[in-house]
Amino acid sequence: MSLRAATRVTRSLSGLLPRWGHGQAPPLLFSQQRNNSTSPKIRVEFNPTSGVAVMHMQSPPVNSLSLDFLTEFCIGLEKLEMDKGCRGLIITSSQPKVFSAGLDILEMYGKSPERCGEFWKAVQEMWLKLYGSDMITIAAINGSSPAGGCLMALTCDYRIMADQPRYTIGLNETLLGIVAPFWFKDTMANTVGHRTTEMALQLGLLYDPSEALNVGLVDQLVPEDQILSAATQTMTKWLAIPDHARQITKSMMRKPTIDRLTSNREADIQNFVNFITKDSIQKSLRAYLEILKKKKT
Ligand SMILES: CCCCC/C=C\C/C=C\C=C\CC(=O)SCCNC(=O)CCNC(=O)[C@H](O)C(C)(C)COP(=O)(O)OP(=O)(O)OC[C@H]1O[C@@H](n2cnc3c(N)ncnc32)[C@H](O)[C@@H]1OP(=O)(O)O
Repeated sequence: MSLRAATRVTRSLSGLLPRWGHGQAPPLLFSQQRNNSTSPKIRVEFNPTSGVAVMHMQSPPVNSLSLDFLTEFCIGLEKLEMDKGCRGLIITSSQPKVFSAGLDILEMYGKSPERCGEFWKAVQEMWLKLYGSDMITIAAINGSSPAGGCLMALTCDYRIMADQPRYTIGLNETLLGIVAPFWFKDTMANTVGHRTTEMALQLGLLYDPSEALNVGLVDQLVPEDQILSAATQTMTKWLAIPDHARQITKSMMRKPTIDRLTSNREADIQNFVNFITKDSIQKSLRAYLEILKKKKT
């Protein structure tokens, strides 16, 4: 059964699920340990001659954005940002078939409000740092990239996707019974326009590469084995533009969107915590996790 079809089953399943109290974790059916490994989740290769860094996301199995992952990602990004020799960043995945599965659902399920708040702050931080980066940022999307994975790609300046029809990309939050926050929505609308975003977000659309190219969600498709060379070629074109002019232009385009979150950060965290700890939302997340597990059997 496809995930999309499986998700439809969530609704009928949810009536069968046991109830549990607000903020109280239901029985743990899922491995909560998967992302606690101490091996680095990000590998950065920096070439001082070209001034370009490649960030490889390597957090098995699907580069989900856990608190640990996001913390490591932001530290890596900050180091590159502070290095005046680094002018460009390519983000890609070392995991087969997946760029990033988006936010780690286990970080949102059965967790205390305090922990959920800490997690959301890290998600905000990742977006603020990447969307506001002075560097040229290119997403080399070599696998599926739903929800938060799509956000991460949208936050870059340019997106190249592997032309593999089984890969999908999109903000599919509504399929999980959750709502894409306003700054996810703003980032997508800034890229593909209001109408496409309105429809995609309501329907939780996941696009295959050609559809994604058609709506402007990605800028270029290439065979998977050429994704890094294509990203490097595009980077060379962008590097030819004087940094200060490009950076001021980027900031002019993105600042109003960034300011909107910056001036509402605490309220946004509170909003997220209130929303995600609701019984009904926890129930949807649980059903979704069960579907992801059952997909294999
Ligand atoms: C009104 C006020 C609004 C305020 C705002 C409030 C709330 C907003 C809240 C949240 C916003 C969230 C955005 C998100 O990013 S939610 C995450 C959405 N992600 C998904 O839906 C992706 C789900 N995964 C997949 O579709 C597939 O896994 C994928 C296509 C990525 C890969 O498929 P593949 O077949 O290769 O791998 P699987 O067998 O499915 O998975 C392997 C393994 O990984 C686990 N897993 C997958 N995705 C996640 C995830 N996102 N988080 C945690 N774990 C994940 C999966 O369960 C398998 O585990 P295991 O069986 O090996 O243990």
